[in-house]
Amino acid sequence: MADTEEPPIFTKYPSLRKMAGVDDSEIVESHDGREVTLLKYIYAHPELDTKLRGSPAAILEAMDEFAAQEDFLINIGPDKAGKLGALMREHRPRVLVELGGYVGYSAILFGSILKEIWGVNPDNAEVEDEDNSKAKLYSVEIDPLIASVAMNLVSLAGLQDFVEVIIGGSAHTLRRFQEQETFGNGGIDMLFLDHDEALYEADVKLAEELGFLDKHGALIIADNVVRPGAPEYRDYMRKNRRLGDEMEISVVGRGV
Ligand SMILES: C[S@@+](CC[C@H](N)C(=O)[O-])C[C@H]1O[C@@H](n2cnc3c(N)ncnc32)[C@H](O)[C@@H]1O
Repeated sequence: MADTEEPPIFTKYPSLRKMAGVDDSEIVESHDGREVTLLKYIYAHPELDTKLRGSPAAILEAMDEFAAQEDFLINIGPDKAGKLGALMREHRPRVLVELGGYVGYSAILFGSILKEIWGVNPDNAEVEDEDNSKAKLYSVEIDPLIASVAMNLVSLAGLQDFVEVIIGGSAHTLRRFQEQETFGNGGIDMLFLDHDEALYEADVKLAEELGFLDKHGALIIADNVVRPGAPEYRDYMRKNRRLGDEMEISVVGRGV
């Protein structure tokens, strides 16, 4: 291999270039057409009809397969999915908001666990509690094309009653939730921050100001707080309980 050629592993896993000292701005890991390629990959899957349709687990598996064999995807991936799934089963949130939905991997995970926890009555899939809050994930994604891939895969997984993909910027959408009284008298049980680390602190403060994080034991989970890092957010949240290294989990809300 000539000195100027880079190792093939870098093409497959661009983030490894960071370890070799390549400038972050030169690394493209998403939003370059691979998301549409993923959609085509899923619909060309030999087990589309026999396994994938209506199966969140099989779709997540196919997405992992694509990420391992075809092109890297910037989603949480199977390890963090396992941790987040366990956390949801323990805390049993009903109303979830994720900022940064990408192609719907975490949305399909969260939606499938909502369905598992709260069950589904075919005549009334929108289970409600005393706050009139439906068991639902609102997945916010700023890029309309990427969000369209997510909408498609959520629907393929059969989770449209439990997941709403919303196209919009995080702060703008949080304000729209308030205008539209999306959460009724209640708030958010679990907020997942996975969009832009530079916005984590401002968006959490906004969600607090809007009164969305007052529920007892509400969870705020932030990904990528160590790499690439969100130091201001971590400082701000330090007063809250912290668990884990890669993902920062804070329990907030009145009386906690
Ligand atoms: C790391 S990905 C999310 C991965 C996803 N949570 C998963 O694990 O499947 C980050 C996403 O946030 C989106 N994004 C960036 N800034 C945003 C903003 N201000 N509001 C909403 N989405 C944003 C990007 O377009 C990108 O798709």
